[in-house]
Amino acid sequence: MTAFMHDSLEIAFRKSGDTPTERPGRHVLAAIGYGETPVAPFVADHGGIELELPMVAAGDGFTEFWTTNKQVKAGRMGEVWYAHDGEHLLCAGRIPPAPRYADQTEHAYLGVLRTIRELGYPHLNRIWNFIGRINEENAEGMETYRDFCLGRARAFERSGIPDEKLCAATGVGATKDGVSFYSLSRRENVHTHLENPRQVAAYRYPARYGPKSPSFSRATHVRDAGHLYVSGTASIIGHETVHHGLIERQCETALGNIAQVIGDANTARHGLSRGYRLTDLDLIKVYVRHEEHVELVRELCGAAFSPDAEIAFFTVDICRSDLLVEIEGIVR
Ligand SMILES: C=C(O[C@@H]1C=C(C(=O)O)C=C[C@H]1O)C(=O)O
Repeated sequence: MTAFMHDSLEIAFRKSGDTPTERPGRHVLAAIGYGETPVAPFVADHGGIELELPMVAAGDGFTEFWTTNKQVKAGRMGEVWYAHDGEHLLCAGRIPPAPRYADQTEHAYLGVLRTIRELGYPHLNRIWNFIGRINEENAEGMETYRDFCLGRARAFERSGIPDEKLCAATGVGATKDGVSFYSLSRRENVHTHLENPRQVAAYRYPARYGPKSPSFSRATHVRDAGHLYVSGTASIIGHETVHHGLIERQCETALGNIAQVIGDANTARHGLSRGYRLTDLDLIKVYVRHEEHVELVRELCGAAFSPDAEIAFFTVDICRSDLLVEIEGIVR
């Protein structure tokens, strides 16, 4: 099934092995595979970029196709690969396995921030990060996720990007060592970044979660297109993980957090003209720590979201070792 977006960008979920349908006037911006082995981004024959993330998708594997109705230009700037269409820019990169990640992450993010500036798409809309051994310690005994957050925060600080301008993001585990990432940014500043009143802003989490807080907002709204990109959302209230060890309760809390972020009261508070419900969400990704929880989470998500929504499930670690499930999606 193809998911139509209201502007020229279209994101579609497919099974692995499917190729993008050749439709007149559509150009591939990116094909992002979630598969066995990481493949660093490259410019593919279709003219857009391709990459493969080391992720285990439940079912028949998973590829995300981004297409546009405009001509695409793709290339590489330093270690960042990109594809753009005059309106949107996708950047992607990979940090190879390393004993520690802060410096490489800072370098990689500075590369993305330079690329979006120089190509003229400076307004970040959404970022996805896939971090191998996310809950394990690096060579200095710091958890890899915290190590990653440190480098990312430094890059935003050095680029003068204030916390309030941070966009929606996902930061989850991966099945292989190293870090893969991709981002979407736009030419126009049409974004509103949303926080959740039930949660402390991630960039204000207290120091006990790491030397630098995670650099993201809970959701990013794109004004003209009317899209709302919801960050990876888990069972966190305030800044604390709640319902330790209880998958059903954690899943319900994550769903409740999303409902709160996209709902009428919160969108009105952020100046948006309308609010949304869980059944408005599509292109949903659900990250489940333990495979044996996937069926239950599938049932809970099936009941919460629209029967027409695309939902992909992955078995993967999550940024805090006490989190069992995390959910993201797009309202469009
Ligand atoms: C689940 C949380 O954070 C996760 C980590 C993120 C990151 O570091 O970019 C973004 C969203 C989630 O994937 C949270 O802190 O609520």
